[in-house]
Amino acid sequence: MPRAIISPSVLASDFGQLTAECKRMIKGGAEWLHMDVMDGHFVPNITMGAPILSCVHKGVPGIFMDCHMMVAKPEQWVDDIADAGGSLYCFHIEATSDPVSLINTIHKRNMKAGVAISPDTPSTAITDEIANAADMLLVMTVYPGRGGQKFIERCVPKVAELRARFPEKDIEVDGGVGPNTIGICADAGCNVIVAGTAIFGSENPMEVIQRLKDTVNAAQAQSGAKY
Ligand SMILES: O=C(CO)[C@@H](O)[C@H](O)COP(=O)(O)O
Repeated sequence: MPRAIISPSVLASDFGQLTAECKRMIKGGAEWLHMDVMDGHFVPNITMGAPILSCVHKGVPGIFMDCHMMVAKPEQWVDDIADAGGSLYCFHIEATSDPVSLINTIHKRNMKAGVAISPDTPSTAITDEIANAADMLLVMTVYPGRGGQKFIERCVPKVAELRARFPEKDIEVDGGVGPNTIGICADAGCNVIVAGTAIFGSENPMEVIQRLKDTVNAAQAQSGAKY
């Protein structure tokens, strides 16, 4: 089942607009909110933390918040994000020495666990043990740190490698994804699509959301996908 999910942190300078836009996109066909949490250490940028996530959660009741933790100490924020209403806690494998324990901690707080890899990290960093414990794998198609960057095509084979190893797992792509780049991601086997600029910069965001989902649906139908 493909999921088009929106990345509203590009609107974080206007909180009222952020919540209103999230509601509009969810009504318009997006399934999840992808919340980019950046701490100024793992990446140079700082975005938002648990207090803002909590506000969004209250402002968009029942929403599934996919929290992408671009933080140097992912172990530190599990409780705060769970208390703020996080649904999925996705940490970077580059930031922890014990991913499986972290996944277990996340599960104990009733969140799903995601494992992200940055562009220079090979797909083999996600071992079978890690992938089997996780609920979702995230292949970054830009260097983490900000929206609006150019899609890095050389990351796409990692999606295909992970899909071959884990035919049923949710595999998310994030960074520079839009109508012009979704095709190769879909063919490689992604089923969770994050898009910020492509949606919020469009005059017709709903059409973009639909196009992203249709592209993944078509690729799944063609490949007889199990995901
Ligand atoms: O995590 C990140 C970047 O660090 C992404 O979630 C981007 O924020 C998505 O925005 P676009 O690349 O689609 O503009």
